[in-house]
Amino acid sequence: MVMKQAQLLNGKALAQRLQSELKAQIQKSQFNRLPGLAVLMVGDNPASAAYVRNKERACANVGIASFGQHFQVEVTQSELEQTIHRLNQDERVDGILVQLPLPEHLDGVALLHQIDPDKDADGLHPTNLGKLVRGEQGLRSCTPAGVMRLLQEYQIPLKGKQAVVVGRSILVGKPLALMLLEADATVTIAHSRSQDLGAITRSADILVGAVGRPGLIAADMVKPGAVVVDVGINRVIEASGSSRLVGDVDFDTVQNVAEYITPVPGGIGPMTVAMLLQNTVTSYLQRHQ
Ligand SMILES: Nc1nc(=O)c2c([nH]1)NC[C@@H]1CN(c3ccc(C(=O)N[C@@H](CCC(=O)O)C(=O)O)cc3)C=[N+]21
Repeated sequence: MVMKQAQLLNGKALAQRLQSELKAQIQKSQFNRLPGLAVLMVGDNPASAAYVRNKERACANVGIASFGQHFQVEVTQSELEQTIHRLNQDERVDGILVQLPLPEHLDGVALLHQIDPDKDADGLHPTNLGKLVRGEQGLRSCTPAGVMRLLQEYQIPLKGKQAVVVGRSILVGKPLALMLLEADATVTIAHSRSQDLGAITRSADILVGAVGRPGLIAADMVKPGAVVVDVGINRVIEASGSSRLVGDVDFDTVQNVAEYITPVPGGIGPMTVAMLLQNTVTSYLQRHQ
């Protein structure tokens, strides 16, 4: 039997286009300064360092100034809070992001509370999450916003459809479920404790894997014709010793069942970065109104 392969939802291509649009938008804005983004990173987690480099490179490409700071792992909570307060006041800074995860001794939630909600490029401040719950305008979390933007680009119908989000994190699962609900999908949030996960995921017209476990979503958990979005970013070590990036979806088998599928890499990762830049530019434009 010849199986039809799913069509790729190409996040990398869309992210590149969005970045050129942002670049053009910044060039024609003609304010007396560029937009500015401050990424705060603590310690030397190699994955985080790579993400931060990606973000700063993307900023440079579109014309956003970087005010990032890299702290030693020994930095104190109060040093970080002071830095955030200073960036809140800094007229050149439109967006502030604290790269997660943080070392054990730091309280990330307390730090998020200190960020000016109008500069919350990550959309993780309680004010912005609260606005999302209420359906009010506000800065939206980057990864879930990237998922929604990619689905929109491929004109995936959401209204009245069954959407299942596997994962309930504050970074992805919860806000994404709210955004899908806002788009009139019928939303189920499943997670690591859900009983008979396969029965739940097989009901999904739109299935999102956002747990961070390689291969969690296997082909027998997917309804034929479903749209499968893979938010997982897992680095796995091959038998050869080299490392490879994989998502939560068993891509090779699921692509024979799904109608659409996002690849890893090249799917939601680049969309996350594009939404971060977009939030920064939105905040920049609002600051000049
Ligand atoms: N406050 C905060 N905000 C975040 O948005 C945030 C965070 N902390 N901590 C870590 C996660 C992870 N994350 C990614 C962003 C881009 C790629 C990305 O660009 N990935 C590329 C390639 C990456 C590679 O090859 O290493 C891709 O999937 O094609 C991946 C992961 C943002 N995160």
